[in-house]
Amino acid sequence: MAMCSSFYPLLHINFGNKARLIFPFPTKPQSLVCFKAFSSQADTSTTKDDIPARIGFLGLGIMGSPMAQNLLKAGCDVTVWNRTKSKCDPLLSIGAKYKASPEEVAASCDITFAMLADPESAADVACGKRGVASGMGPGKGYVDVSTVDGDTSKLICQHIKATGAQFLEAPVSGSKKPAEDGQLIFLTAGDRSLYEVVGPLLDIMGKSRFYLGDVGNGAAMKLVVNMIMGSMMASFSEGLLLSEKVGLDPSVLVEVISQGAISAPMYSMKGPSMVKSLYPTAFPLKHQQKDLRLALGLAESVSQSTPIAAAANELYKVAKSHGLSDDDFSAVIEALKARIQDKK
Ligand SMILES: NC(=O)C1=CN([C@@H]2O[C@H](COP(=O)(O)OP(=O)(O)OC[C@H]3O[C@@H](n4cnc5c(N)ncnc54)[C@H](OP(=O)(O)O)[C@@H]3O)[C@@H](O)[C@H]2O)C=CC1
Ligand SMILES: O=CCCC(=O)O
Repeated sequence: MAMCSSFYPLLHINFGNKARLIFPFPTKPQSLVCFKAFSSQADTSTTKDDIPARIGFLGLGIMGSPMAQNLLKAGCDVTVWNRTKSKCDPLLSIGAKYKASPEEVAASCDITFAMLADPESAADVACGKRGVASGMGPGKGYVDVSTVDGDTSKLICQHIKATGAQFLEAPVSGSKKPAEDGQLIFLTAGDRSLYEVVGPLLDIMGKSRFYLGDVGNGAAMKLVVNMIMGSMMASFSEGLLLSEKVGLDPSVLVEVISQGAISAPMYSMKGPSMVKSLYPTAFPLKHQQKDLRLALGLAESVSQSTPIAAAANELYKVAKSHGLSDDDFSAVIEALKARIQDKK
């Protein structure tokens, strides 16, 4: 693996019992896919000499906090920033450093990650006043793992690259628990050499990584995946309510689904709490609606018909209007109930 050891000071990293197998194989002419599997074998492909030393992490929400924590636990030197400073405290207590702005984080680190809410916050943190771009320069890299649209990602890329630094978009599949367990799936695109440099860091936070070529492809892949997920959850919600209305036990429906061709971990994980009208937040409903909105924009840009996703998006908008934005996205079922309890 080509590493920029001359650019990046080195650090000892604890990979625990994770081992990585990388199989690069072409899917499209411009793209390579790298798949990583874990086993209890010794790590064969990553050495401590591969790891950039000073890591920045911006955005310590549901996803960013556990991701940064995993880097710290692995022995990385991590500097954090979050708009709401108090969210930095748990990480500072386990050894993270703090800087007062994205600019200062980027200036003091070799590689800076960002996990931000939406296109607006991702662009502002990267390109705004005291933003990442102001602290970037040659030999540095910026990895945006937020879920945004391709245009936003390209805008951020332009600002970063104008400083001489490198850029990688790397949105993730997987939610709160996979983030805690270091089991995320990275959908990356952008500077291939930065992808190689940060590979060992992605492997600390995730279980697999895909390199998809030009900036925008990672964002597009993520939006297509979440478009499908949002529609699946809306359809599942309809099924749960219909089963109950016709006198069936929705818990039994969850069990039946789990044994058949349409089984999905999402249904088995979320179904039991949905039956009890409980929606502990792993993936906030407002972010799922944002992703449907962005996916519909993507579809519009290529005149692709997406009526199911459009209908699902409307349902999430109704759920938001009833004050469910910060609940888990499975709370979309509430939008289908006859008399919704308005949480506002
Ligand atoms: N939760 C999940 O299951 C998954 C989420 N994602 C995506 O990851 C991203 C983060 O998600 P998640 O962690 O759940 O979201 P949270 O809402 O928990 O965290 C959002 C983060 O963005 C910050 N932020 C929001 N607005 C601004 C702003 N204007 N300026 C600076 N910072 C801002 C928040 O700061 P503050 O603390 O100050 O509010 C917080 O750090 C989203 O793009 C989401 O779609 C991807 C995969 C799974
Ligand atoms: O963007 C959120 C994705 C959640 C998941 O993949 O479970």
